[in-house]
Amino acid sequence: MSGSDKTMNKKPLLELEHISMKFGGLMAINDLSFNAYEGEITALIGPNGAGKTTVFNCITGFYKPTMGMIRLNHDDGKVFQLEQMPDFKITAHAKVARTFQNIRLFSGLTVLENLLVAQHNRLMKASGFTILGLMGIGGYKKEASEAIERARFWLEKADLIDRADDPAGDLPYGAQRRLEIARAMCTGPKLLCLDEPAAGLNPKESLALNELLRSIRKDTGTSILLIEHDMSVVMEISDHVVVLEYGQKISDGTPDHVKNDPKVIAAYLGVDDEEEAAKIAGGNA
Ligand SMILES: Nc1ncnc2c1ncn2[C@@H]1O[C@H](COP(=O)(O)OP(=O)(O)OP(=O)(O)O)[C@@H](O)[C@H]1O
Repeated sequence: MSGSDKTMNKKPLLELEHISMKFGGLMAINDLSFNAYEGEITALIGPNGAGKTTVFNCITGFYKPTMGMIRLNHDDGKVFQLEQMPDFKITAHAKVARTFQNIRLFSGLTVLENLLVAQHNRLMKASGFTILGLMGIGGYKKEASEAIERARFWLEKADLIDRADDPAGDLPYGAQRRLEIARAMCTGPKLLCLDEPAAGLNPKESLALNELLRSIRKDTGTSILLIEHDMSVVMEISDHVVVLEYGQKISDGTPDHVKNDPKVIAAYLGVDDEEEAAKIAGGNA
């Protein structure tokens, strides 16, 4: 049974249908369709320039795809057509959070402050956007104490509680990566998109990242879409892997299915001949 067969009966949280993205004469994504399922970790992999970040940018509203449809299905029945929504609504209403290839923290703010700033929208809404609201009339106080509790929860999960009062910029690189993920989780996302979270991590930091992502899946049920070049991370934690090459999908299924797919091996090793790749796959199985 292929990985795609196994996922047939699951509920898709995210559905991409026939997405294309053209930059001038360059077709960065070409008629791409895939699903990411509820409560799963889906990895999007492929050689450099395959179109992975462009897919993220289309999902999160930074780019509008030239063609195609991106649908997000919440479990309460709400459906969001992401390709028709501005990016701030994709974050606030569809509840899609993301991290970037380059770390984007407020390095002069403390670790805790970074997590509170992430909850600014929720706090302002609770204040009713009025001075009286900010002074504690209405739901602001309750929301503020919940925001601190949420931040504390994610500091524990990300193993950063001892560094809560330190400037974010003083943290080691791997801890900054975990802080970015904790910050995204403080917004209560349904879908968390992580762009190369393991890039530049040492083996110990990489293990800590795997642990954090597994615990997000287990304890919150948040679905994760992950771009990653580190195959040890991909194969270890993903439920489902989608492989791109030159903007097109060349494989889709479980890590085992994809790992042994001659097309994937050919793409990664630069082998043109699929028969040759199949021989390598045979040795790999
Ligand atoms: N804004 C843009 N304008 C023009 N071309 C772009 C733009 N963004 C991406 N591209 C091109 O689209 C193609 C796909 O790029 P993309 O960054 O999505 O690939 P990737 O798979 O994420 O690569 P990497 O693994 O190196 O990050 C590349 O040829 C890239 O140069």
